[in-house]
Amino acid sequence: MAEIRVKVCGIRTDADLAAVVAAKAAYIGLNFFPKSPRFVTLEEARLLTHAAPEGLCKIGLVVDADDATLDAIVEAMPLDMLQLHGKESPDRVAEVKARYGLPVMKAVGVADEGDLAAVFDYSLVADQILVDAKAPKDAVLPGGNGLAFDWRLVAQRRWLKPWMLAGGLTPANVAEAIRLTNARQIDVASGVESAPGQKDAAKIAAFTKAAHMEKGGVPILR
Ligand SMILES: O=C(O)c1ccccc1N[C@@H]1O[C@H](COP(=O)(O)O)[C@@H](O)[C@H]1O
Repeated sequence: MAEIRVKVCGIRTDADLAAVVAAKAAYIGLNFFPKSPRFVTLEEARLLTHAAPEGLCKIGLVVDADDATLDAIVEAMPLDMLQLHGKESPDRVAEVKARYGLPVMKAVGVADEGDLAAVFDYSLVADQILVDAKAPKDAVLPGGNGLAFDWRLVAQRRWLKPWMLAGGLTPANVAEAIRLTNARQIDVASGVESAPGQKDAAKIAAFTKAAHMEKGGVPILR
């Protein structure tokens, strides 16, 4: 069975990048949401994208970004995918895809069964779906809050497009999350940090090792 693909979101420094590469993650997320402790400037992100090895998928995360903001991001650096993590409509997802010619991953917040219809709706237009915990109403961030949702809601689901599981994942719970949901792709931000925005190389290594052990049964040799 194919190996689990891990995305580590909120990469800010060369040390973060080195830790992710050493841990053999498949994706990095560069966070362009100004209110996030994981925010990177265009210049910081540009340097990281150029330092990233070939084959590592570089995702730009935005929240309800307008065209001018997206134009600046896409022109400044080579990204492989855009992650829309706000209230973007299906029409806006299609518009962003057409405007930039990049694959788009749409985040959908899930708290109960009723939220799953949106996963189907967005799977008609997006290239991937990020199934995340729904943020609390008063939250400053629409994601990256370290909150999990009831994984049984998405257990063994199949959708039209590839999907990633996110929300409150940690080195301690990622194996159980994969076993329960059969997710093939996993996303983490705060669960591999020592403080908000501060990635921890040991936690990144422990997280990817736990994820890669699942299903494939054999960890990647370093
Ligand atoms: O991480 C952030 O700060 C963030 C800000 C705004 C939108 C999304 C954000 N993060 C995304 O949310 C998931 C889950 O985060 P966590 O693991 O629960 O902390 C994260 O992987 C990002 O894709």
